[in-house]
Amino acid sequence: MTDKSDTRRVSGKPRVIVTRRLLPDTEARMGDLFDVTLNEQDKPMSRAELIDAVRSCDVLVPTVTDTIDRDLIDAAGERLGLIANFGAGVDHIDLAAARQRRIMVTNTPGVFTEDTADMTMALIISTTRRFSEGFRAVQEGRWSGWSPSAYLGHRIGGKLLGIVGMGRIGQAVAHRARAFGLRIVYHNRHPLPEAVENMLAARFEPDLDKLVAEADILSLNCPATPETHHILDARRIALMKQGAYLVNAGRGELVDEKALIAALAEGRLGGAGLDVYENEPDVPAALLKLPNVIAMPHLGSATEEGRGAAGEKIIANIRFWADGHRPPDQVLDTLI
Ligand SMILES: NC(=O)C1=CN([C@@H]2O[C@H](COP(=O)(O)OP(=O)(O)OC[C@H]3O[C@@H](n4cnc5c(N)ncnc54)[C@H](O)[C@@H]3O)[C@@H](O)[C@H]2O)C=CC1
Ligand SMILES: O=CC(=O)O
Repeated sequence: MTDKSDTRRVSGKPRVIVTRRLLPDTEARMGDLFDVTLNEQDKPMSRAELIDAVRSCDVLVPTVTDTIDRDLIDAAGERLGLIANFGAGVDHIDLAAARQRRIMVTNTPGVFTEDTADMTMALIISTTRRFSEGFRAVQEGRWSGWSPSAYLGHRIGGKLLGIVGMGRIGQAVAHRARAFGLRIVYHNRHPLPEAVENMLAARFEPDLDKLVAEADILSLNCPATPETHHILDARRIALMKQGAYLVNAGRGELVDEKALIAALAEGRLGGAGLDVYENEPDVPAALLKLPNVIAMPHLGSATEEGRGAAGEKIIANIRFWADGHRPPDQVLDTLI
């Protein structure tokens, strides 16, 4: 039987506060459907503004740039019943605290999968083929013409890609990687059904240390949780093959950034392609100085198509919830 104790019905239009600027179509639809306050400035809300927001709305629509921790949830008023996150990752929300206050949390799974997998693949190719070094040389006027021996990278066809986190995005990465001729090994909480493994030509490796040690390219595509914090720590980085590459489009917290910088600076690793960082938006200067690093500003899901679809998901989740139904994308801390 479904526990409906955290669902509720809102009479009239639910009062919704959105913490960042969304796409114009999404904002217009929200304006029609809800009693909504939008963030016209697109500046992340201050702590005081967030506290005011959770005290006065039925639904908060935050993003990854908002810290929704236990103190903020404890400060929420009685009306707050739904945190409808704009984004797939929910590591910035204290899910257990929300559950204890019977505040439901939803996210936007699936709509960013293809875009983030494209970004992961782009980072794999950019690092192994030294695109950032070549681009910087052209941009800075240091390129002196074609050479048989300059900027040589590595062919990815035939190399072993290790994927950590074989969910929606991990599988979409595997699908692309297969087409590029990469061999695929993955680590996940659970092995995939055999038919899916066969379709992706992917092999499950239950021992993460083994996967880290054998991969030519390591891609992190799992969520940030207490269990995955620094899943790639100094010890595991030391296990990586000499000259191996790291790609991270998951979360910065998955990697011990200091240990990664040291390994790159020593020449132990071949390079790193990063979309996410431990303390966003701060990116360590030492990382940016390294020639074999390509650094993106958390752009994995940044397409009009994906962000538009995420807006639709937010609206659907709010409507289901306000009508007293369980929203389609409820996130349960007990299942993450
Ligand atoms: N760079 C970007 O812009 C974006 C980044 N993301 C990140 O990607 C993450 C994954 O997204 P999806 O694939 O949609 O999620 P998902 O829930 O479909 O897949 C996550 C996978 O990670 C696995 N996993 C969880 N804990 C693990 C552990 N300790 N060891 C190994 N595997 C573990 C799960 O079993 C699951 O298969 C998000 O949580 C978010 O942090 C998501 C969208 C955009
Ligand atoms: O990082 C973005 C997300 O959707 O998660």
